[in-house]
Amino acid sequence: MLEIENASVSIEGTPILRNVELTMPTGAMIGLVGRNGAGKTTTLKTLIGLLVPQSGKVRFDGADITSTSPHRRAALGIGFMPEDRRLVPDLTVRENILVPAWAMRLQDAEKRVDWIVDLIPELGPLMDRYAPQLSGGQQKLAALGRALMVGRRALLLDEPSEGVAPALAERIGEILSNLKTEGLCVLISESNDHHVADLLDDVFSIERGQVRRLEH
Ligand SMILES: Nc1ncnc2c1ncn2[C@@H]1O[C@H](COP(=O)(O)OP(=O)(O)OP(=O)(O)O)[C@@H](O)[C@H]1O
Repeated sequence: MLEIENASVSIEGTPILRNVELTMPTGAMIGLVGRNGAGKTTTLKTLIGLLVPQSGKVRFDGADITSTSPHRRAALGIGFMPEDRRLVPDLTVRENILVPAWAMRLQDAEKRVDWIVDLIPELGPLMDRYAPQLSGGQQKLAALGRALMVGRRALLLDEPSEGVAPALAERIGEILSNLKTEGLCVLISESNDHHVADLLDDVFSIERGQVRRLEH
């Protein structure tokens, strides 16, 4: 279980998140829905340790990880897919997926790559292509694959369906639904919950840095 407890986050002195309470139970898919600028990315960055709250806590399976570095959180199995994909252009898809494994010296990286390709078969024929040779949608799938290299216990996806064709958004939903049996905590941010509504166990809305749980 990954949780934010009464956290407030400022960026360069400007308050962005206010008293945020968010719980991602193990095995559940949670939505975080809000407009552009509402604070979704800030919330995800707080969960992965790129931002540290001025007050409140982040907990993972009960342990206080508020001051734990992003690298250490990745080692705990918390994976992140940024909205803008951020693939390394000089590397192939396989290498992009392996980058976090190299950084973390994961022993089972090749086995995990096989598991990722089983889950996302579209990546199979793309593995030796360089990132700029892929369409935007293919890059999203590769970024999802890379997040899964790290995200063995928790997966945070920042607007995975943003800017992709409806068919691919549907396919991403299908891939995520196949993850349901893996016992991960998953958080999906969206500007509306249209694409993933059927998958979600719980939905939180975010508006001007304030999070509230919606009836679902
Ligand atoms: N580095 C920064 N410096 C100052 N303000 C920032 C910074 N990063 C984000 N903000 C502000 O924080 C607020 C929340 O931004 P955030 O990126 O979390 O929103 P979002 O819900 O993810 O929206 P989007 O989809 O547009 O990224 C916005 O008002 C934004 O302008």
